[in-house]
Amino acid sequence: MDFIQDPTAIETKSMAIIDELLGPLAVTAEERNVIKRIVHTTGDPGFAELVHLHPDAVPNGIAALARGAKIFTDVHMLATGIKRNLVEERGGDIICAIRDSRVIEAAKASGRTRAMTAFELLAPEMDGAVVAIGNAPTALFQLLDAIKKGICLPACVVGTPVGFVGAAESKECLIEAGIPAISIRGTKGGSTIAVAIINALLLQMPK
Ligand SMILES: C/C1=C2N=C(/C=C3N=C(/C(C)=C4\N[C@@](C)([C@@H]5N=C1[C@](C)(CCC(=O)O)[C@H]5CC(=O)O)[C@@](C)(CC(=O)O)[C@@H]4CCC(=O)O)[C@@](C)(CC(=O)O)[C@@H]\3CCC(=O)O)C(C)(C)[C@@H]/2CCC(=O)O
Repeated sequence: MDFIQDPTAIETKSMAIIDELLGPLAVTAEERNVIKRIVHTTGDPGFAELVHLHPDAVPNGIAALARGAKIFTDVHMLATGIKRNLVEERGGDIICAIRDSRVIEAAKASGRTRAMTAFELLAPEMDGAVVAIGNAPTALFQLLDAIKKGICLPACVVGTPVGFVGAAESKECLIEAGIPAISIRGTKGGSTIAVAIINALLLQMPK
């Protein structure tokens, strides 16, 4: 069979196809690159219509990552997909506490999710950071509560939890909060989309 084998050629061709499928969009060049990577990772140009982009989210996210801000994630699947080399070359780190023994014990004792328990523990460290939630609506609700209480204000929140229990609602609350955030309206989302967004921000850091 005849197929493209060169990884750079595959990505270049993919992005050219996506550009054609998307056509013109009323967004900045940097925001367009974020949307393109979401479409790239899902294979679905329809996501372009579901993306919420607060005007400060992409510039804040790129600037924070460039100065080595930490990235907090709800699940390991998301942490694993992030281009760690780009994070670490700026002095940053990726933190996920869902398997922390303190989190596991506290979640068991309270009967609440590990994801939200981890975010409750980490919230005081999230000021000025980049926070990415790709799975757990409860983690997003917890973060919004911490922001409301003045415990932290992240530089950029990527909130794309997926599913039918609290996902759409938590993302609507994120959008309504008016903070620098990137999200996907409705039940669609997932860790792969959050990864695509974070990697799109990392790839646009100034040299
Ligand atoms: C409600 C939850 C959903 N999880 C989904 C999809 C996936 N979850 C995976 C894995 C491995 C994990 N999910 C947990 C975060 C677990 N998932 C939940 C919770 C029950 C509640 C989250 C919430 O509502 O806020 C959550 C448990 C918790 O205490 O937080 C996980 C911790 C489960 C566990 O191991 O106990 C675990 C994360 C482990 C880790 O990172 O260390 C999947 C990879 C499972 C799979 O597909 O094999 C997958 C990842 C999907 C993604 O894109 O992130 C749903 C479908 C999102 C679901 C919510 C949907 C719904 O019920 O409406």
